[in-house]
Amino acid sequence: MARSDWRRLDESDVRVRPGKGTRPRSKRRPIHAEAVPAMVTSVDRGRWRCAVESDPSRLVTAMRARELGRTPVVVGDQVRLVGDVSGRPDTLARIVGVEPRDSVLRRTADDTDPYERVVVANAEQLLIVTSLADPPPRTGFIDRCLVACYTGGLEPVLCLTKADLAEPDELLASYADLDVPAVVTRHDQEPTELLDVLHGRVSALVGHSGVGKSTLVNRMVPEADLATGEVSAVGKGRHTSVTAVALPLPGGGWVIDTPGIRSFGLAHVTGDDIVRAFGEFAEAAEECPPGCGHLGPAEDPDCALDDVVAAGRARPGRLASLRRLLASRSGAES
Ligand SMILES: Nc1nc2c(ncn2[C@@H]2O[C@H](COP(=O)(O)OP(=O)(O)OP(=O)(O)O)[C@@H](O)[C@H]2O)c(=O)[nH]1
Ligand SMILES: [Zn+2]
Repeated sequence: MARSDWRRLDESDVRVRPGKGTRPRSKRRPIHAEAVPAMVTSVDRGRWRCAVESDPSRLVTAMRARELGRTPVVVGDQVRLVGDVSGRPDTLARIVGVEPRDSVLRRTADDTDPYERVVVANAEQLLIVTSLADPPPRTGFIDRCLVACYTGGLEPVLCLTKADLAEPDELLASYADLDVPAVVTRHDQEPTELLDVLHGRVSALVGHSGVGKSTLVNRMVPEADLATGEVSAVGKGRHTSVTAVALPLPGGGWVIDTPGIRSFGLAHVTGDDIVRAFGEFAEAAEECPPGCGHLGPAEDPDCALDDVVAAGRARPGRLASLRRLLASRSGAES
């Protein structure tokens, strides 16, 4: 998907401020020739933990430079740092720039904050962790995660846990038409296949409570508890809820755990955004009547997507799956 497709979904975060009639803002920014690149690994109370050159052994704490204004800086962001980047205790670097994002995941709005803010930037894939039993899988949740992937620029991967309790076949079958890769895990076996999928990549992880996400993370990142503890030490005072934290995989790559985030915000997502992720239907959707929700009869009887299937240019299962995703967007959180 082209970057511009999901970029315009970003308007709740990026406030474009009208100029004050002077020169463009960018011209007045200091030039930081000496700035070093870094990846944000956690955020807590106005302090950002960053891995210099994405090297997990070079962690520094940084503050945001005044010149950044309100530009949001979230976990996974690639930033430019100046100042003391030694990472020694009590030192503080400054974030002077944020690179354009390759992907975004936003959390749902809640009682404390009406905006669907970006919580993870630049993750290449989203690992959707679902248990096969105890608790039983929730396909509505999986579908909403898939929509978040297709519209945020991430590749989805299904991670089905607790395979010692139930067979994965039925669940796998309901996603076969979406061609979503899946890995199956159980706690009495090494997660070798999963480690292969995550190796060298930046992957966000999402899952409901009790599905075994912590079990997996602790197994793959031996120092996971330690790293999370470090985050709270950065804050001033009491331990605060950490929204996302990037943990380095011993063999290379990062997993970005999202504790406290059970689903991702889709209020900005339109039906057309989702259809665009389905190449074989994208063109036909242009022929649909204005305002078509693409759900087909009875809601959208003149939807042109049915013609694609009728002409044999798409599998019926693809359209059924696409329509399930379109419907899930407006469905209740599950
Ligand atoms: N049978 C079985 N139980 C598992 C498996 N993986 C985890 N569990 C159990 O499931 C329960 C929940 O596991 P956690 O790893 O704490 O789940 P979580 O998704 O991190 O949940 P929160 O910590 O609440 O966010 C624990 O009692 C685990 O021992 C598995 O593969 N098979
Ligand atoms: Zn349509």
